[in-house]
Amino acid sequence: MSDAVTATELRKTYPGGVRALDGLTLTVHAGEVFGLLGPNGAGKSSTVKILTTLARPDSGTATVAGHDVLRHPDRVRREIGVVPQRTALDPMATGRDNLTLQGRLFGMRGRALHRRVDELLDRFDLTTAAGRTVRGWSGGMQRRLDVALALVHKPGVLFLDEPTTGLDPEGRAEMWTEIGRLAADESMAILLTTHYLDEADRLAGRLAIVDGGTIVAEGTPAQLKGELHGDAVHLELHRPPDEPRARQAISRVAGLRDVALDGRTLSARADDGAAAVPAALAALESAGIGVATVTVARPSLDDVYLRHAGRRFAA
Ligand SMILES: Nc1ncnc2c1ncn2[C@@H]1O[C@H](COP(=O)(O)OP(=O)(O)OP(=O)(O)O)[C@@H](O)[C@H]1O
Repeated sequence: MSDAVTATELRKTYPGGVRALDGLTLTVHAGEVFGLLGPNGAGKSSTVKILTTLARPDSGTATVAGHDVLRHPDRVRREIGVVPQRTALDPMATGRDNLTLQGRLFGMRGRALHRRVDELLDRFDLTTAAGRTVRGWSGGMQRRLDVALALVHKPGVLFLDEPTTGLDPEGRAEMWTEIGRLAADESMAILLTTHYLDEADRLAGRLAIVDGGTIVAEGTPAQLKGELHGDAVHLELHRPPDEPRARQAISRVAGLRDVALDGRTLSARADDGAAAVPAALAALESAGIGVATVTVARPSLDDVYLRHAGRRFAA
């Protein structure tokens, strides 16, 4: 498989000393959806800005579609489609005009452009709304048009920066279907950033968890979850406990490991979660720590994040 995107040791510190990227390295292969998952401020957008030639790293290198982003930004721009975090549509123009203008920016003209615009309107189920100004469209329709715009010139690499943020559940579901279809139908490389665990789990063939400007874990969702053996046990306490006291109590319970405390939530792993719960409840109760709810579940990406970042995923 050829590499559609490579980033090597990217570092970037913004004025004021905020270190957004701290040696981030990743590779996206042609034909795959690669998810960059992390909470707000992790460095996802900074990565996308560098890869799409909108920002320069302080150090490190990156290539997109075989072109160096620093040396040949113009070549990179011709090969990529970008769906930015905030919509780039002209709200006063119709859907069709937005698409046509975008095509012209890429040098497309005449019947070929017309055909491509019709094809995209049809594909994203926007044909009936195409003649109306975008201002009156639903959030989900506008987001679909954002994706259509990014595809007008048939790019080989697509960047989707938090494509479903702000959408209602129905809009998210539609967008997920579209992204899944894009990846399956076209042999396009898609780099998707998201702070939704379920979105990364559902869409990404491979994903990387970003924390503090670097990648802390990488693999397929199944691989990452599979590394965590046994069950995830989550105990929601009545109030944030005295940490040493809670840890001491729980350390007496056989079969619990990887104990993490985050606010009122005490999480641990167990080969047999259901068997460990009664002893955990008894141990906490005898230490005067009240438990409100208990869940035992197969490992989720949230558990993967907790394992690698040391805290729960708070998006
Ligand atoms: N132009 C800027 N000037 C100063 N600091 C910035 C700038 N852009 C981003 N940052 C900071 O750099 C860090 C990484 O931001 P970035 O936008 O890359 O993260 P993110 O993972 O995309 O988060 P979000 O989901 O909020 O976009 C954050 O602490 C952010 O506040």
